[in-house]
Amino acid sequence: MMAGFAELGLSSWLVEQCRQLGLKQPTPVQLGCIPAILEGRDCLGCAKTGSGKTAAFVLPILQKLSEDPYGIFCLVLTPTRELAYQIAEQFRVLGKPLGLKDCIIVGGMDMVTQALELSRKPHVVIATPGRLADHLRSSNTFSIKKIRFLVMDEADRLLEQGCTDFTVDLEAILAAVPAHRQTLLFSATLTDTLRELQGLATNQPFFWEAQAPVRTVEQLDQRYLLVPEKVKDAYLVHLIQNFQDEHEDWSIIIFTNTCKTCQVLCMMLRKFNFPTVALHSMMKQKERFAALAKFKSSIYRILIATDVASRGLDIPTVQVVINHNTPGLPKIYIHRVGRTARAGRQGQAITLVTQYDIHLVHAIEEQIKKKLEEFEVEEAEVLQILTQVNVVRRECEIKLEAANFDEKKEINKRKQLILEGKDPDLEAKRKAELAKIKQKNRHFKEQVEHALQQQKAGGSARRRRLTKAQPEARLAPVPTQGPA
Ligand SMILES: Nc1ncnc2c1ncn2[C@@H]1O[C@H](COP(=O)(O)OP(=O)(O)OP(=O)(O)O)[C@@H](O)[C@H]1O
Repeated sequence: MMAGFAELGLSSWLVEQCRQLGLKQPTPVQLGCIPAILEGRDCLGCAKTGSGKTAAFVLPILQKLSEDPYGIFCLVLTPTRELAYQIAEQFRVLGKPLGLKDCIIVGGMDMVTQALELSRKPHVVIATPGRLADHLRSSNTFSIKKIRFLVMDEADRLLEQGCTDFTVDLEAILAAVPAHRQTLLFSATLTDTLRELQGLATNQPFFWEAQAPVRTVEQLDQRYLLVPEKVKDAYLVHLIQNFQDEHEDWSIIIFTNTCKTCQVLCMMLRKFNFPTVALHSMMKQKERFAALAKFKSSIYRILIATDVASRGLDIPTVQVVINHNTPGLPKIYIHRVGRTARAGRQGQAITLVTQYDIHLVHAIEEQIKKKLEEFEVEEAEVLQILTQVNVVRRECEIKLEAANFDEKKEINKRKQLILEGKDPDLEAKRKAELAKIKQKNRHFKEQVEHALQQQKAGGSARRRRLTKAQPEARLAPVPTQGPA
């Protein structure tokens, strides 16, 4: 008999909360991490998508909070706004008997309201790094100096320098939290950034990784479909049509590589009367939330999204993930297809592959340690709709261009900043300043590294170089705990 939640050291009220939520037995990552966190250790948890990592940190934090409640007790960082809301919900539901006060600090929402909420000392703050760093820089109405827990969900994403680079903001946040704290880091893909992460979690770190031959879940049927670029969309329409014909209750997430493709395809699928909503970063935040809500409640069956939706989102009804483009990184593939086949359910992933992307599929297969199988399609059926699909797609493209989608991006950004009480021109300046600081930090690091190398190599030049580097060190300190 496997241990239940009570055997992990959780109090009876939390065990009862789990029961009410339908969590009967702890999942392996929960079995491993909860006792270690309760013991006061830092924790790095690496487990497959949909395996219950969120509750693995929420439960022990709530227990510790109930023993010594104060605000701000815990800070959770996460890469996307939607994910912040989802995590807050878990805290709220499981922490209901505590009268838990939480606060969500994400971009695209009113800064003043957020500042007020922060000043009311919520127990738990769930934030995206950019907005929290903005608050730290601009107000002194709250402090994260005394937090007990720092959680980084999707920790590898927070540390990597992707299209949204969190490093400068993370440095600001890490400089504002106490050195004495528990740090909990979770993701389905921690290994690439393990070294940086280990620098953050130094308090008897407990490392938990699921030992499994394949890195994606067993209940996931993974297929590829080799298609010429020009007929991709006809295949997409065909796939959806077939799926709709064969299933009563269905939900699909389609991933695209750019906001524009996402928007065009959404318009196109709607023309074919598929109930589709889009989710990408060029939408206003309110529209993003609304789209996700419509999809979650199955009013709309198809969510077409960029990688803003690839990590963490937990929508049980999703049966199929379609990759409209082959992800360039295996890690992105793992997170995308992990939006289905969650918590033991079945699911299917179909990746559209053009002849130029075959090497990407090989890289994916190598990483996940599994071969993708071919998805069989009646080509004749696709050919029948080919012209129609391409004409409709072109119409949608023209319509979108007429709507100045690219220009709107800039205008929207400025509007959003004004709504948030910021001056767009000042913001641009601030961004430039930040870039400068970052550049300086990098320069400083390089100098230090260079000096260290010289030192290693020995020689008399070494002392001179080190003394030269020191004054700069005072000008642009690099927080010791900051990520590389
Ligand atoms: N012990 C449990 N028993 C049954 N279901 C569980 C249990 N723990 C969590 N779940 C459910 O499993 C689903 C997935 O959990 P969660 O979102 O935490 O996954 P995750 O590991 O964070 O995935 P990802 O890497 O995609 O973010 C949720 O709906 C959650 O309610």
